[in-house]
Amino acid sequence: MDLSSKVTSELSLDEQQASESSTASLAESQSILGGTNGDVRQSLLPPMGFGKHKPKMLLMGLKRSGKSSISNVVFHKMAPHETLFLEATTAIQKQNVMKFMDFQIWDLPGQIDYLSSSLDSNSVFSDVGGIVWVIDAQDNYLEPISRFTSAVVALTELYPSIRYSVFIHKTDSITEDYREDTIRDVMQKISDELFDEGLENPPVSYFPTSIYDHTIFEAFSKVIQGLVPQLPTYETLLDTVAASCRFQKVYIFEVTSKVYIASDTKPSDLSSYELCSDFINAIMDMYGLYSWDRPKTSSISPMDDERHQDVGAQTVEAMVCSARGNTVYLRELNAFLVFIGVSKEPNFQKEKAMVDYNIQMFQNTLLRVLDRG
Ligand SMILES: Nc1nc2c(ncn2[C@@H]2O[C@H](COP(=O)(O)OP(=O)(O)OP(=O)(O)O)[C@@H](O)[C@H]2O)c(=O)[nH]1
Repeated sequence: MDLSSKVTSELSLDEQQASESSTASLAESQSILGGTNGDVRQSLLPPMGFGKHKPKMLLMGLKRSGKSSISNVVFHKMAPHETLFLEATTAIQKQNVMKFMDFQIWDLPGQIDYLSSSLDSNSVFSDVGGIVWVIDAQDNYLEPISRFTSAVVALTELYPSIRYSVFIHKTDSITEDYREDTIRDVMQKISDELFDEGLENPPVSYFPTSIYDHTIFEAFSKVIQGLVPQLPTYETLLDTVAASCRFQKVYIFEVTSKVYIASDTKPSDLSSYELCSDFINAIMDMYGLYSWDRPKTSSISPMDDERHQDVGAQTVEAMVCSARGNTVYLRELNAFLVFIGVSKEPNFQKEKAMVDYNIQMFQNTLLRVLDRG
């Protein structure tokens, strides 16, 4: 029996999918911290193992397009308005940004042409899983588009496995009417130029983004998911758990960055994302007040079911129920990842024991998948 079918047989609630999007705010909610309160970052559970997979991602684009701002806001909790004071990047900034896997982001200075023959481009582009190309949508975007398409043409031949994500950035500065047209225009121009160069189906995805709202986190989540080799397995597991526990939307979040590495396969729902990321922020803020030093028993093996159950009793668990009947349920998975789900079920609390059991099964299975790398 494979792991996903095992989890299916162990999960026991009936399938029911709520369709409305969640609108609860934390201000109107009542928080219930259950389980053992502790530091999400000091879990007893082992960090995620990604085997030999060590992805690297490049942040590219013209100068002042917003690359360093994105990396600072998403991965270093910088407030968006503080990016106004960032100085120009003059050398490649290499950052190990997410601890849940061996993953690096390189922020490339906008003024250097890394494809020029005078540079050793192999040292930059070898081992690259994905390139995020940032285009300032409030500026004249013809030159950035042509720089991007030239790069794709040059790199496709040498590094055919690289995926490209175009961030049509600073959309907050464009009026709403004009925004859709701009996004469509950028996409059209890029695909026309690539088509003219003989690339009919280039591996390019597009994301309208701004550091002043959640779009940048949503976009980065999707980009990073492209680097997670076991994504289809996680999605299958999350679909099963969402149906069985009557969650409207479920995610696996990386707690330090508000990026989710997998979700169920229902369409993206920005309001659920906002609710979950705000809840994680609140839990992380409470860490200083409620955490305790958990004994270090690093010998715990994800393969050992009985001990796992033991550890499960000591993991961080939190639930918040709003006056409007929305519930957000959070459960620590390992040192850097949490499961989080949004439910609109009025009877969710009554079924919590069953949900706890199901999530425990999900956690056990997930850790086994991670352990296989
Ligand atoms: N309105 C708006 N401004 C942004 C956004 N992202 C970045 N900026 C601004 O854009 C300017 C340039 O940002 P940087 O992050 O320094 O740009 P960069 O691409 O790293 O530039 P180089 O280091 O020269 O390559 C800053 O003033 C940021 O505040 C955004 O989403 N919206």
